[in-house]
Amino acid sequence: MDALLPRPRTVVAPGAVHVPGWLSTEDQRRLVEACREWATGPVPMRHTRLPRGGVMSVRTVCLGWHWKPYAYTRTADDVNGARVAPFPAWLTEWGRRALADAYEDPAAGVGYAPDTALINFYDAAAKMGMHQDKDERSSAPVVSLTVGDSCVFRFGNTETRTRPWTDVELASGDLFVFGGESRWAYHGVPKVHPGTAPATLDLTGRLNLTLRETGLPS
Ligand SMILES: O=C(O)CCC(=O)C(=O)O
Ligand SMILES: [Fe+2]
Repeated sequence: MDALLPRPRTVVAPGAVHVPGWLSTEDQRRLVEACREWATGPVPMRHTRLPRGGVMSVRTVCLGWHWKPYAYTRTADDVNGARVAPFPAWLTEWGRRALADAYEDPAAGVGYAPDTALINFYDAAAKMGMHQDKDERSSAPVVSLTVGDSCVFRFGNTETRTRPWTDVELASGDLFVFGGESRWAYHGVPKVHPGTAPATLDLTGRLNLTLRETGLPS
């Protein structure tokens, strides 16, 4: 839903920026359509199995590189062994534009070369515990895009998974970037707000994409 007053761009921590309503309605629709395709294969979206036997409550599919705890590979050896779908050039462009806009610096996106995207689908009950994105060897920023239901995104600190943290409401179309001093900060999603997706998206649940540079040899 469009807010009566535009929600402002907010610097949550050094290098961590929330840009509400960054994606147009058309771009949100395009992203949902693309995610529907990617969810079907070559590697189907699934609940990631954790080494200790649990499964994540979100469902995930990856582009470029496949992530499973706690490494990137080209093939999804814990799913069907297939090579993941390629990382599309248009998402690289979105990533570069995202950095320029988040950091209000046209140079900030120059040379950004994300080579993996993790696409997480949250149903009404899904959450993500506090963690660092630390399987990448590159310290380039993570670009996070949300479409569908809004959620509470908890952005913490680089030292511990506990407080201090800031709870940010991420709504459909919002951009969140964490780089620089915040690149290795703990973060998580304690709650999704079911039924809050814009009706025009025809989406039940929340999709989040994180674009990252793995730093791995291509
Ligand atoms: O869903 C989100 O907003 C965050 C996802 C996330 O932290 C991750 O995929 O590592
Ligand atoms: Fe993460």
